[in-house]
Amino acid sequence: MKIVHTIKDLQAGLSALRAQGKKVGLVPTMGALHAGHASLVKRCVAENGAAVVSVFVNPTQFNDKNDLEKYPRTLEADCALLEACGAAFVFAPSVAEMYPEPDTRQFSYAPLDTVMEGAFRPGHFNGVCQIVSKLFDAVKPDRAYFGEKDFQQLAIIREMVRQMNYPLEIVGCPIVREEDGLALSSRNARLSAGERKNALKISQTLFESRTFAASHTVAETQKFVEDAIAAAPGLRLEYFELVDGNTLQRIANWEETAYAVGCITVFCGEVRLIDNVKYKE
Ligand SMILES: Nc1ncnc2c1ncn2[C@@H]1O[C@H](COP(=O)(O)OP(=O)(O)OP(=O)(O)O)[C@@H](O)[C@H]1O
Ligand SMILES: CC(C)(CO)[C@@H](O)C(=O)[O-]
Ligand code: BAL
Repeated sequence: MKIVHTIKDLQAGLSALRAQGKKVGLVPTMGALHAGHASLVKRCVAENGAAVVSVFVNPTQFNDKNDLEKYPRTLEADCALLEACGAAFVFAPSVAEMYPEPDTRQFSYAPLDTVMEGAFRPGHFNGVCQIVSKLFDAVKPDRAYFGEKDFQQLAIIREMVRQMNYPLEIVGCPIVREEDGLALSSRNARLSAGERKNALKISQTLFESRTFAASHTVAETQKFVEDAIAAAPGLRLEYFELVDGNTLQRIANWEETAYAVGCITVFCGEVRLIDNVKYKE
């Protein structure tokens, strides 16, 4: 496995691989890697001749300075995990390497990017599209891997690829959870032991709401989740939305879609956690 910090070094290494006829897969990450990332990387290694994993805490997608500053950075441990997963390249650029000048490009995929995370983190998806498009341009991957934990991000990246005609396949990967159900997230590292216990109520509520939904309306299911999180110690609901999994627009009843997803964002202390479940697929 090679660790490279510049686009030039990365492209030199990739040319050598492509000369051997290998396909290249890309897994974009912000580091502080866990088993969720490992599942994406292992799949990428298995489905392509070589896997590039980018590790870059992208400043343009953070609307909250405190969140950016506190974001965990663990490159050495990340490289050990990536080596064990069989990655060919770790691409860990500096901010100056990715943004030699301010990126003034505007990406807008309304209405996909104006709801949920887009509404609560203004500019977030513009920043995500800026960095992901730069990574696609630098790596020119055959396939790129994204987790369904960031459900809205996956939908927006699929739309960006469609509109910009990137010649690559986007592969969405299922959410990896702790044994007790909590969705793995780099931000979990910031939870105290007490907060970690409180956070469990998020996935528990989502799973219970799936059973509840089988015999209740969309509005009742919405209320079920809102009430459960409101009653849970140490949690503050930012939003819970029951949406069509393709359009990300709210649904009013179960019959109107064959693909219903519930997306949630909850503050557990200061830490903002996201999760989602599918009700119909
Ligand atoms: N539990 C998980 N299961 C599957 N994929 C995941 C999981 N957690 C993160 N990913 C995916 O890994 C990629 C990189 O995510 P990222 O580096 O932001 O990690 P993260 O754990 O989502 O961190 P955080 O949400 O705290 O920023 C994204 O495509 C994301 O969806
Ligand atoms: C896709 C991504 C690596 C872009 O910085 C980030 O948004 C993430 O980790 O999900
Ligand atoms: N996992 C999405 C990256 C972010 O929260 O900024």
